[in-house]
Amino acid sequence: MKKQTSIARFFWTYLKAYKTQLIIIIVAIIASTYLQVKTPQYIGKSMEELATFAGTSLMLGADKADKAPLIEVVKLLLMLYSMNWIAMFIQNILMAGVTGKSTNKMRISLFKKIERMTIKFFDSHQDGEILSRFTSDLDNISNTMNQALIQVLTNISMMIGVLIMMFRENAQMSWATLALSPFAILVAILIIRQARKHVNVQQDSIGELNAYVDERISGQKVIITNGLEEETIAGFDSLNQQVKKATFKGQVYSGLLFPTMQGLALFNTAIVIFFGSWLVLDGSMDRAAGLGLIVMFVQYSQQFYMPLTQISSQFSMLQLAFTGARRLNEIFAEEDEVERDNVVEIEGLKEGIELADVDFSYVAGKPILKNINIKAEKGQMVALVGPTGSGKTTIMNLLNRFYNVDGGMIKIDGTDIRDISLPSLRSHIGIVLQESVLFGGTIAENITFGKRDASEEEMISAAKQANIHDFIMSLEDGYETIVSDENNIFSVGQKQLISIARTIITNPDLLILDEATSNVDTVTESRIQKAMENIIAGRTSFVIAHRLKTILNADYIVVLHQGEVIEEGTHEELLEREGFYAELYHNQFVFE
Ligand SMILES: Nc1ncnc2c1ncn2[C@@H]1O[C@H](COP(=O)(O)OP(=O)(O)OP(=O)(O)O)[C@@H](O)[C@H]1O
Repeated sequence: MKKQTSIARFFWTYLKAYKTQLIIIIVAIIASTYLQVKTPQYIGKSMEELATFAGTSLMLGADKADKAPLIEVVKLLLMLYSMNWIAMFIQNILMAGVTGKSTNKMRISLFKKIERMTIKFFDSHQDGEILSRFTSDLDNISNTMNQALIQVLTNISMMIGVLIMMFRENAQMSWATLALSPFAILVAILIIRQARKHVNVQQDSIGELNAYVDERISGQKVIITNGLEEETIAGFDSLNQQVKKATFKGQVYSGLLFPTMQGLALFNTAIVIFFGSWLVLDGSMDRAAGLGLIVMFVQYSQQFYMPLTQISSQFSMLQLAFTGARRLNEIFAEEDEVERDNVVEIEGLKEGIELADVDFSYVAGKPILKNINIKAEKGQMVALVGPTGSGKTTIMNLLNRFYNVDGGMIKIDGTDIRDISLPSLRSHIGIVLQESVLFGGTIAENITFGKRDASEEEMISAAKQANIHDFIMSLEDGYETIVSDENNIFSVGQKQLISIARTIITNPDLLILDEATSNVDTVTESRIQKAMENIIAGRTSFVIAHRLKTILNADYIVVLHQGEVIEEGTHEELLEREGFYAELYHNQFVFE
């Protein structure tokens, strides 16, 4: 029940701005139902007038017979048709507008929500899975609103209209017509429940399938080089089977509704005939009048069950939209980045940054960092080294508040970073990740990403400090060269140099650098090294060091092992200790 209310609330959130349009749509639906119910009467009347006219024509001749009543009724009929057309036109045009605008709002809110989400959310959801909420879920909602909603409302209004007409004619026969409706509703609810279960599974499986396809497309090179094409297809097949099964079951249950309701409608017609005949035979009704009543109620019975049957047939579409709403709601229910009350803004880094007794785990009960104490004075460079999985990147994640510490605290100039506003904190931190990301657009746009109002001189100076200016100038379009998936002309090293330029231009007080380790030739490596020296100079920095040269430049080295600091000091001090670091160093290891 809670789910249903939250789905209703979801739709109301996006539809309430269009109350006026919705009221006009409902009025137009009621009007067109009334007109449709009324039309048969006028058709009958026109037949009657036609017969009268034909009769008098034969007797008096066509010139003398009075055409006026026939023309009058035909005119009325035409008017009814035109009014019905106008009412339907209004419904459809307004509904198209409401659907377009409200789903557009949903799309915008969804994207805004995703932009506010924590890194934890992205770490725990696959890209394709998130993307399918934008594609299939939003499409389902939009299609249903456009195609099924008016029909469902028309059918409901039709049922109400038929009910009123039936009870005005004869209450006893009306109850007989409704005899099976509680049962029909119960059966419908049972089938709908099953269908909903499978449609939910279907949409979730489609999300999983999208995630799989997305992941495999980005990893296509690894798949080809390892000859994993067949295995990848097999993986796809198994997920696709899951989608197929759930879709089939969902369709079977949704499809079951229509024939079941139709069967019940026919059965109910038999009840009406039986009950009417009983009234006549019982003598409580005149035979001729009784016969007329039976014929009338057989029609009413069909008119009453027809909309019920049609609503059922539109049900699978409605179900997809409800499931879409549920899946969008899941995203909206996710936690945003949480800020403490009374957070402060900082001007910059004045004294230094300190990790004091920091504990952290991604998953409760599995500690990743244990009692970490690291201090970087303003202007110092701290290098983090240690084997893979030792917690280096996790420390970077905490410094930037991608995650919050579980125990202890991280302080900037003595202030807990949780008491500093996130935009303020992050505006003073520059980060260069190991895997550099370039966005679609020009190189210039990529470099000025963090400072849109940067001048051309600032941009070129940043590119020069990052050692990438000459390469950019060697390209035909220079800084205007388009970066895109199709125009993937940059090497890993070049991408990292562009990201370094992007960070330099923001002139951050605190730098977080993750050195690129692989796929870099020695020339690019020394260019990256030089660029890193340029960016580090005069700044406070945390560097995940993979190269010996970087370590030599560090003011302070922290050696991590299984989430703990096992050694710390300068390069010379650590060598003298002849411990873990010295061993790594002597082995000339590239730490990863
Ligand atoms: N999002 C996450 N959820 C759960 N566990 C995670 C997550 N990210 C990392 N871990 C785990 O935390 C531990 C530390 O990972 P981290 O990335 O900090 O190591 P690292 O020292 O940077 O390694 P590398 O040098 O390979 O990048 C690892 O055991 C890893 O499996």
